[in-house]
Amino acid sequence: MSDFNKDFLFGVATASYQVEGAYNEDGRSMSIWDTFCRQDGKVYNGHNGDVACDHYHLYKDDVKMMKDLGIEAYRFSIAWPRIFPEKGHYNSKGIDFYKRLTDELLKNDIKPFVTIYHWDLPQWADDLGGWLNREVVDWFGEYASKLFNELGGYIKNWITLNEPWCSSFLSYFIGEHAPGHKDLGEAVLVSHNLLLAHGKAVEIFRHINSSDSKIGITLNLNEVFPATDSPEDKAAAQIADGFQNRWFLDPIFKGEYPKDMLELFGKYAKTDFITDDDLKQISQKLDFLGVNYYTRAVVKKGNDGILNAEQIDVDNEKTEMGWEVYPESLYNILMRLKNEYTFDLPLYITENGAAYKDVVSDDGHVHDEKRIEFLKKHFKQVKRFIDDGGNLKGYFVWSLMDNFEWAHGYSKRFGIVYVDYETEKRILKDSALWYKNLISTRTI
Ligand SMILES: CO[C@H](O)c1c[n+]2c([nH]1)[C@H](O)[C@@H](O)[C@H](O)[C@H]2CO
Repeated sequence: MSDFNKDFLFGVATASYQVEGAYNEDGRSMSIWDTFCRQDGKVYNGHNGDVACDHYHLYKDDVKMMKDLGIEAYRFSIAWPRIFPEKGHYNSKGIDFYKRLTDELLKNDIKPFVTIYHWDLPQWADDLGGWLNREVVDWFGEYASKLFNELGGYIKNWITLNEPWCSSFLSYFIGEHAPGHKDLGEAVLVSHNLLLAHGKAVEIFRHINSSDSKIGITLNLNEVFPATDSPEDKAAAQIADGFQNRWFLDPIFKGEYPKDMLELFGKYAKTDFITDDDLKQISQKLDFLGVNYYTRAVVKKGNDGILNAEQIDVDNEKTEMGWEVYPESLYNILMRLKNEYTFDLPLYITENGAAYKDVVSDDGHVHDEKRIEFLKKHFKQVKRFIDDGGNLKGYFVWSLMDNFEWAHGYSKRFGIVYVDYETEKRILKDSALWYKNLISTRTI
């Protein structure tokens, strides 16, 4: 008796800006990440996605590699600047790449899962205000509509946004990601426009796509623990949970923003742009929820004057990103979703993985035991959730291959496949062979 039934999907995930390269090929225009990478000090060693893993040209080899590993689904994102390189100007050459990629996947019995937006906003949109300009909702609708019409016959699983928390708070408040603003008021407005755009795409999808097609969103969620039982730390954990999780889960699944966060944000940011009609658009029924999980958070009372919740360093095993390895929180998050938000709605782990100091040994292999252990522990938690009645339909390991890790450039390796960026040679890490075995036995 296997642990994962025949319908469970074992997948891998990537994103356009992180793997494609070909940044100015076949009509693609600049994205905010092309711009951000060219600004001094924003990205490690000035790295950028101009070439990346050259997936744009090497996709056939990459699909064959997935096939050989027994991969059943591939989550990738579409680069908006390939499809609409200028406002209102559709570029059919851009779509053609995704038709080629999707055709190759389907020929190899690999299910495509497409993320419509994984952070590479066209620069023309940002020049017009980007996610700060509510018109972006219509631009996103035009983009999504074109994808559904051109690819909807082949692609049956759609994710509107990858991690709106990152596209808003990490990019407009914390400032670590493009476009690198540091304004809470902007971040709150951006988070709302992102969710409106999500709802717009769902609305359009329901009018265009056949019933065998599914649409959802991917959220990065973590479990927040107070550093101590003190009332101050518990209050900090509540705010951190609201900032990271409930600000997105509540409007999407409950049709309202969390009151505590509205009140807190309201002290520093305008929130009067939120209307009841907006919340209706945001909270339309979904076919699934994608969950990206990497680590938990332990917070104490902070003094930043806004959230006053400061993450502490926990003395426990960590990955190369400094993220604590804490698989139990994956189970806890999934159970919370099931009990409070999604109930029987299908869930996917759309990202889980780890960066480690991977090196090619003298034997030509990459012996990434730590990554195998990381994945094993997290798959066990997912199995636990399924055994407890959870409706988990699949798991996408982040990532298929080493790739451009945003502000960390190419300094962090998340792949189960090693990439030699000098030669673009791919080397299966031991974790890829471990995954191949897991897929074939379906037993953790
Ligand atoms: C706290 O981690 C976030 O949930 C997160 C981690 N990750 C992500 N989101 C993004 O979706 C990927 O593009 C990153 O490459 C990947 C690895 O950093």
